[in-house]
Amino acid sequence: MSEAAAIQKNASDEEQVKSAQSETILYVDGVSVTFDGFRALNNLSFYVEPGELRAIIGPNGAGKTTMMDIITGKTRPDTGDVLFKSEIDLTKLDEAEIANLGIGRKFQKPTVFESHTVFDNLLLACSGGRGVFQALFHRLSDAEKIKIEKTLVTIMLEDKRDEMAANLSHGQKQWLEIGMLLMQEPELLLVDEPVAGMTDSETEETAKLLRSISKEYSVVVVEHDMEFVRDLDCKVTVLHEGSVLAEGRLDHVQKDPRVIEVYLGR
Ligand SMILES: Nc1ncnc2c1ncn2[C@@H]1O[C@H](COP(=O)(O)OP(=O)(O)OP(=O)(O)O)[C@@H](O)[C@H]1O
Repeated sequence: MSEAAAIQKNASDEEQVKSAQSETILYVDGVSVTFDGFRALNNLSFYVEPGELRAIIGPNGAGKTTMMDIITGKTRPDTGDVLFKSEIDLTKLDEAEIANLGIGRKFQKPTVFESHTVFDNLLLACSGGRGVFQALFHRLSDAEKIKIEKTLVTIMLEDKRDEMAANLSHGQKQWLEIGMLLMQEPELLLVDEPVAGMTDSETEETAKLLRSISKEYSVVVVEHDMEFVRDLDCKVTVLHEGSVLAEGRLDHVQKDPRVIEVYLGR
């Protein structure tokens, strides 16, 4: 390639990278991380658009949790870029700063306040740093009331509002915790294996719930349950050995011989 052509190609590559960045809520590019000589993420790159619902699948040890840890500031990458809304460099921020930016993370195990009602759990989640006592006894603003009512409908727990969280089923606790994250109005929601341990009907309802949430927020879901991933009806990223093995609609990646070999065929 001539020098001029090489310069032009570099410029066009840079433009492509800029254009990918400018359309993303999450930009993960060339991320690697090594633990004690073991490469958990290996030049990982993927991009999530604003308002997108994305499923991340892959065999055990593929790097899914490590990827979430990198985005939320729990783990620092050795190399690579992780940008929120195209320009905020998440690798320079700590976990609290990243959460305050509007990136909510839902871990696999629900952590709700068991001895409080569903309503109060949502109230506590929007308390903005007030202590439990102050949060529960301060006068609710109309805006807060509307937000809680709207969230109760979204998470399908309207008729359980006065129920103690301890009395909810496992699936309902997961929905409540998703609701608690929604109270903080995250722009990006990361959800780790939400349907593990759920009944079939709860699993179906959860897919509907995440699809509806993704109309307002960007959502990234890590999950192993293929029926559930099918119900999400979204783009799927398959991770393997710390890199993206395949990406596209589930029907497309399910036919990929490499995906069948390392994951689905097992
Ligand atoms: N802090 C750590 N120290 C050493 N090795 C680690 C650490 N965290 C992760 N690993 C290793 O990195 C690899 C990727 O792990 P990770 O938990 O990200 O995979 P995963 O795709 O989430 O797997 P699973 O589906 O089982 O949850 C694994 O081999 C794991 O043992």
